Amino acid sequence: MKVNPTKLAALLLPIVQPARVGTAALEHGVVSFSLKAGVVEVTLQEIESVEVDAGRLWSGVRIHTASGTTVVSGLASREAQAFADAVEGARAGWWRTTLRDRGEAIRAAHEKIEHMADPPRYLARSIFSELERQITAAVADLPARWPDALSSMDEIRTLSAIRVFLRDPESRRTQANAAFVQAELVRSKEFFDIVETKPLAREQRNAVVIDEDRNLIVAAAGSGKTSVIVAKAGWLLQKGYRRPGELLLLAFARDARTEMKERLKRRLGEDISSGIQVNTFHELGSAIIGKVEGPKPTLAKVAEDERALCDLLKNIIGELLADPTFSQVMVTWFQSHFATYESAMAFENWGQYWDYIRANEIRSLNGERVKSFEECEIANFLYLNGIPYKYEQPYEYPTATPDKKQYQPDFYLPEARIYIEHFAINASGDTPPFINREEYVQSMEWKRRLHTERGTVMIETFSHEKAAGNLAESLAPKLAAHGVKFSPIPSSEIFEVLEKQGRVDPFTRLVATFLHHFKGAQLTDATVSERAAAVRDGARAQAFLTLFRRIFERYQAHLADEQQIDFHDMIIKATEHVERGRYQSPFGYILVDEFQDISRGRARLLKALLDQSEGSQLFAVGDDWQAIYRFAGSDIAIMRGFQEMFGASERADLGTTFRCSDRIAAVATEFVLQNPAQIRKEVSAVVQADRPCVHVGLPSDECPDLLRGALRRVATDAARRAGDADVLLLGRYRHSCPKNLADLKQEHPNLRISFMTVHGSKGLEADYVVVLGLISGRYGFPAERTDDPILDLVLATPEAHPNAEERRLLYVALTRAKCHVYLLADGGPPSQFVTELVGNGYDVTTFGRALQKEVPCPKCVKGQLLPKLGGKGGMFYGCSNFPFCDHTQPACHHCGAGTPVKVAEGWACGACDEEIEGCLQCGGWLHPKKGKFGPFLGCVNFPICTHTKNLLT
Ligand SMILES: Nc1ncnc2c1ncn2[C@@H]1O[C@H](COP(=O)(O)OP(=O)(O)OP(=O)(O)O)[C@@H](O)[C@H]1O
Repeated sequence: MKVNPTKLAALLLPIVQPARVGTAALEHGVVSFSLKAGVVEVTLQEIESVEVDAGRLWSGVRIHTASGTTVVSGLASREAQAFADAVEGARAGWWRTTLRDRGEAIRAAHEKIEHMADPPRYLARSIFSELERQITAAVADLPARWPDALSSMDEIRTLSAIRVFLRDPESRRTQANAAFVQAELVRSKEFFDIVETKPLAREQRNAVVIDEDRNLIVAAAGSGKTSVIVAKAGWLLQKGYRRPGELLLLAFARDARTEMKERLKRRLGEDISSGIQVNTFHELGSAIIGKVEGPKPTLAKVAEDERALCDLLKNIIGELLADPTFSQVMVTWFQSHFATYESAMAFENWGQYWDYIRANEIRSLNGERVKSFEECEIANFLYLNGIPYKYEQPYEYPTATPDKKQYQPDFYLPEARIYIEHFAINASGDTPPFINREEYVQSMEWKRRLHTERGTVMIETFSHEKAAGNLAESLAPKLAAHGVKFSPIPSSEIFEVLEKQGRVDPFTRLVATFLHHFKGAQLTDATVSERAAAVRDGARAQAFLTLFRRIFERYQAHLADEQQIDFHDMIIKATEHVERGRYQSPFGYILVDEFQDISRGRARLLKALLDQSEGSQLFAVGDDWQAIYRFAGSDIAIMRGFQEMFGASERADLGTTFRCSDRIAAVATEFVLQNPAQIRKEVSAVVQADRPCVHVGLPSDECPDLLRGALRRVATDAARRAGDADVLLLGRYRHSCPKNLADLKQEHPNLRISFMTVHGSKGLEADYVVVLGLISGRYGFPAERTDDPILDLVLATPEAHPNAEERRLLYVALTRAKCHVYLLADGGPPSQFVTELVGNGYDVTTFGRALQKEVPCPKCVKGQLLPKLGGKGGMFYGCSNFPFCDHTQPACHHCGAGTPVKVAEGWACGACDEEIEGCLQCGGWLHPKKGKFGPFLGCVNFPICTHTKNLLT
């Protein structure tokens, strides 16, 4: 059919609507418009609707398609209607034919959607995307709208339902999976009731039946993770989703693997469980290599024996020292890079500065404990150049006065009779912020005057020389100018000399640890070099890498010569075989326990296996609150960023603890969540307690032996319950084990007391837990001992939260207990964890001395005042930074026990609360003293402040 504009329209339209003049024709299922600009064709398939545009003079027809509207206007209205009807009729015909041809596919697609109301299995993303693809294909190319006249056709109703589904398939998937989970929990009820010794809890069942391609189970301590893994494996087999040979269960340690194997055997039966592969990551690696390369690789002795590894590395270092380039860098390392250099200018107070010195154990090659990094470098320079010296020896002429002790220059070179003074002065002549510049400059002047007057030689060195990187270099000519003879230790003797000074072993251990992490994380030289360029003490990092590269090269060559591999190679080589397709993975489902412990290298192997076979699934169970193995290469960021590495996942939480009482769980949860980076989850407990279950023991006169005190409490509580009980004594270190453990066991025959480290207690439980040594200090809890910052080049990115891993370690300790936990601040000043737990409103009780609020040391600021017993039995307070900080002050004169603390109105005793008079001159406080003329009040800051108050007036 063809339509033309009326004569009048043909005349007027070119003027008023120049684009719309023309004719329209419907022929062979195509509408063609002949417009002024040319011919436009629209197929029936493209048309979404046809509309008559009725006007007073003439009418038009609009044809809508997805890409726009085409109009023919200026038609007589009857003609317009007839043309529209013809197009619509032809369109209906096209739809009928199309629906008839594709009816089966559309019906099948619709059935798939209907099945989602009660899906036979969990619609994981991979299954669902295939379904979605098939459904989309069934209705592909159909126009968005069909003729209204066909709306009541069954096929159109089906199509309409498909279209609704395709608008938001993900929400249908969610609904479908919710329906599946509900139904499956009912269908598999009996299985879940008996698969473990105790019927699985609701959330454990949920975690099993949610069956996404990638599943992350975020579990609380004591929530029955192993039960869930056993049940998951059993369920997959029982449902027929997988055959035993398709399942791979991975654990990190051999004992965890053995336990898992035994549990599977007990619960699923020997026949089934023997077909399931249960491995540590290393066993898996070794099996993959064996399969690809033939015989299983030989494991090097050094892989299993850390001592043997260190001996090998030590030999390598010894050999390399014959090379002058290597030995030169080695000498520089021990002379200038023994610790990470921080300028004293960077610290705000003495306390911070001493923390740094203490943490880095700054000790010269000659063995003296020196007061600064820069002094240490000078000492080492002298030592390595064979120049005898004495550190801080009293000056040869007496200088002591009633106010000042004898002058002790930094260094004295007895052969040349020269003194060296190192001055903490930067290029602008400033001192570190915590040193009074004026007084310091005066003391410099005094020293210069003294040496001139006495005719002794003083060589000066300065902090700004270190800042410019030439402290040692600039010292050499100064010494030479005074005739000092240099006898550098020959490179052939360097090793022996360093060994004699006990320097080789710590360095070898550092190299061994670095090597483990370097290989474990599968890092490249380029990556660590890049990191080294970005760290604070870049020169030190570069020097280390120069040494490490050479040592590593020889280590690898040694393994190759011996045709052996180490544990890291097992993972590295296996990953390569999988990635290159040399190994075909039979595993369709991989289940990993303790996923928080995964390292970069292991994660890469896991990912390679998953990527290899389509439809393979991962079930990772972990608790990031219990991630305590960064030092062994674990990277908590992998669990936290699970989806980035493994793809979209479903998360299920196991938040109910069957072990700890609710009051232990609440304290532990609140404590660990102080770190905002931990994954949030709700934790509840099956066991409800009616009183606090976490107790903090603080040393006191009434209870000097906190451990005995805690065990007495445990025994009393245990007697009220079953009578006997397991008691786990947990220490931060192996050396925390009580010396009198045997006596304690004898004293409490009903208690099964054992000691282990917190790390060793992971995965275990006991009725009572006693955590020992919650004190501050280098070997405290949290440990103040830090790893060498060089390891940051190879370890997982450090966490922002202070003491993040130590906090999790205490969380692990707390959550080992079923009934009560005792946290003991025995053997030193209570640690910051203790102060936090006691002072921040946690649900804990205390026994022993009341914890006085921390009082900062007025001298070094960073230390805190600690009560000490004086020679005559009285109390006084000293700084926790002693021997670095020598500040002491008397105890409160009212109670003789507390120390004054600042309160709004002035000063009051922190123990007895009695008011204490303040010093009007310096803001300190006054303490009774006895003078020639009787008692008086003197400022506690004497001799800095000389303010006194006469008591007689
Ligand atoms: N469904 C259950 N009903 C009752 N008790 C259970 C259930 N599941 C596990 N348990 C018990 O909970 C305790 C903790 O289980 P398990 O040691 O497997 O926990 P976990 O998650 O591995 O803990 P952690 O990570 O702290 O070591 C065990 O005593 C176990 O028997």
